[in-house]
Amino acid sequence: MTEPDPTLRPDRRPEDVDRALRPQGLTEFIGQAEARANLRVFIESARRRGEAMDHALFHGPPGLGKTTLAQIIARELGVNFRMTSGPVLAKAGDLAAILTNLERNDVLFIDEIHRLNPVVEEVLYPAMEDFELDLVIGEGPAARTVRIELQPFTLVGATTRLGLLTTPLRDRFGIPIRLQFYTPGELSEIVARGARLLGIDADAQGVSEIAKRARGTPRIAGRLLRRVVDFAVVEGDGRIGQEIADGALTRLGVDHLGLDGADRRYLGMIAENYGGGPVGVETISAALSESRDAIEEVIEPYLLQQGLIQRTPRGRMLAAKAWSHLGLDAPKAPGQDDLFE
Ligand SMILES: Nc1ncnc2c1ncn2[C@@H]1O[C@H](COP(=O)(O)OP(=O)(O)OP(=O)(O)O)[C@@H](O)[C@H]1O
Ligand SMILES: [Mg+2]
Repeated sequence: MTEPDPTLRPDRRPEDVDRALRPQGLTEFIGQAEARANLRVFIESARRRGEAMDHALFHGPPGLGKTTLAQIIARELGVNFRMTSGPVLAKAGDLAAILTNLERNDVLFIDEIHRLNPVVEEVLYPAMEDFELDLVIGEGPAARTVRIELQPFTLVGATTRLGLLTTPLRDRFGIPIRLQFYTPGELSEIVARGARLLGIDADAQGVSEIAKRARGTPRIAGRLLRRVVDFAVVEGDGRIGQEIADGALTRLGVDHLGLDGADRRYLGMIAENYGGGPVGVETISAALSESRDAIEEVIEPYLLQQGLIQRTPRGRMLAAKAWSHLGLDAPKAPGQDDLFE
């Protein structure tokens, strides 16, 4: 099997690949039924009252639609969408400049909000709570604080690491929403819609093959679809069926559970070097030369959701499903023979 294309990782995002497939309204958005139903109510209520919607925080693994939902909220509210991110806001003044430029009830989206500079975060508290900004003008003895009234606005924060948010920041979001992995059925709808938008003929088996192998993630579904289209155009008759999809995905290093090279390296390493664990995340990170963040945010959530690994107080452990997926025999637990004799 060839090394998988790095752009297939859910955390890499050449923006042009994503843009064309992005749903524009809440009705077009597939999956996340509970979040969608609740948001519909909050949006409608804000519209009727002519007020800003309460601040919302989206959390969950990359590529599940946080940015897309934030844009949809703004569109459905009929207000402007302003977008920035935690690491970009280096100084309090950077945030102040954005906040003072917002129009009434606008949506401000802050991606990677867990990476906000603490000084900037301090400015955000009164802005979120009272739509006020306390700015220090000047330095030394001449310094003074001025209070600036802001237009009411909705802050939408997004993070892959809820645990890294400070409590005061977390508490200021009235609408916390955890995004879930998508089911194969939902991903099939997303892939079918994508194929339609790309003007590609795809049958139900072909669509479902891509959906099953998309790691529960719409962004990956979109990427896989584009690659399968390439193979269909060059090596087939331009149409997507099960065979061409399966062949293309296998050549891209995506196995039938949707795991890629990094996922299999992770599982294989714990199996071969640590007898299936438990093994600590720092050790895994060192052994794979992957950052701890990438392991915890990108690799592990899907493996946990699939029941391939377990998190225990002593570290990560392979589940029975992982051993059979790797084609290896799970080691017998000590004493197991006596128990079942
Ligand atoms: N429910 C959905 N239906 C169809 N397409 C979707 C859906 N959710 C997301 N997508 C598509 O998946 C891609 C990734 O979505 P998005 O950028 O919103 O993810 P994200 O959660 O913000 O990711 P990150 O955490 O990496 O910023 C986009 O191309 C978007 O069009
Ligand atoms: Mg995003």
